[in-house]
Amino acid sequence: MSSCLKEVKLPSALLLLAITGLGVIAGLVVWVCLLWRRLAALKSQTNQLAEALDHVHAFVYMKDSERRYIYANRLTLERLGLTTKQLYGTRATDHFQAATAACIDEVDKRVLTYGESSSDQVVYGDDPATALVYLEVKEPFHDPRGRVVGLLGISTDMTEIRRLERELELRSTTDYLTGLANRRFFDERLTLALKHQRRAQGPTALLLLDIDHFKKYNDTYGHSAGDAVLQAVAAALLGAVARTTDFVARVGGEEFAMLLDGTGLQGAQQIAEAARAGVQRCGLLHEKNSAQVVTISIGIAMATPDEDPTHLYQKADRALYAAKESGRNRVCTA
Ligand SMILES: Nc1nc2c(ncn2[C@@H]2O[C@H](COP(=O)(O)OP(=O)(O)OP(=O)(O)O)[C@@H](O)[C@H]2O)c(=O)[nH]1
Repeated sequence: MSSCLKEVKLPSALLLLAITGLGVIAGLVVWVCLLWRRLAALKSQTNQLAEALDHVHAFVYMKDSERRYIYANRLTLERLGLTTKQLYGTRATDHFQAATAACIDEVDKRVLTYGESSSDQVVYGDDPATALVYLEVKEPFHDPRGRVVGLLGISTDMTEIRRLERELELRSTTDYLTGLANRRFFDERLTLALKHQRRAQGPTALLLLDIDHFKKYNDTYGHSAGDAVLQAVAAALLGAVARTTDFVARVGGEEFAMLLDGTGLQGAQQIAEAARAGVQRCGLLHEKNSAQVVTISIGIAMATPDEDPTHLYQKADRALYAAKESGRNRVCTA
């Protein structure tokens, strides 16, 4: 009876074992399948991300904690002229000039050591004409325990934008014909100089200079010849000032101004006379002017303490008017 029972129990135990084994195997297969699907999904996401980053018009790269490249998008690889295989595992020093690499390394070390984000405008090269300007944003990334294990960098080439900004700034402050400062820029400088004068208590002189009978000149010799006179007068005025703080501008059609910061009345009169004589010496023929050559009239005004720019300008303008009224080609002081 008992042996009969044993005979029955053994196969059922084996069966149970077999079923359990099959269950485990089936479970494992399902688990592997799920894992496989998740890995495939992850891989596809990674590929999509890499594909997207390849279309970004910026240099995107990742480095490990030893500052070795572990990823670079297509633009970065193209700029460096390398394949992923050639780039990965290398450092900035392997690809950039010493000064540039030092600059890159300095920021990378800061990000990796202190876990700080950085956003810097970096200029590569000493010559402003050929230097490259980048906006470089670098972010540290961490492992699950919060340790910095690398950085993600995005560098955008700002060279052209900065060049356009400089050009725009130059255009907004410069007179296109003479290359001197324009009225807007001059007014800014005048306001600043008067503020500075209040603090420093030094003298400030304003000179207004106007070409004599310029309308007649244009009518006689033509507008282009008139333009050339404006350029010649601008050069003569620049020749009359010596200090780097002296500021010359074209503030109207045929009207110029000089701001002489830190110059007293006597010095201002000397410079005004040098400017007047300098223009006359150019010898630009002007048959309708009594001197027979192009000349200028000049009005000088000295700033009083707490002088207002508009008031100072009006004083210099009145002095200029007096110079015109008293015969032109002369200097009058307010
Ligand atoms: N060629 C040229 N002429 C200009 C320019 N801007 C202004 N002018 C001329 O400058 C002349 C100024 O004439 P007015 O203000 O009557 O002065 P003026 O003839 O010099 O007479 P006074 O100042 O009294 O000696 C005008 O004929 C303007 O057309 C410019 O950019 N180029």
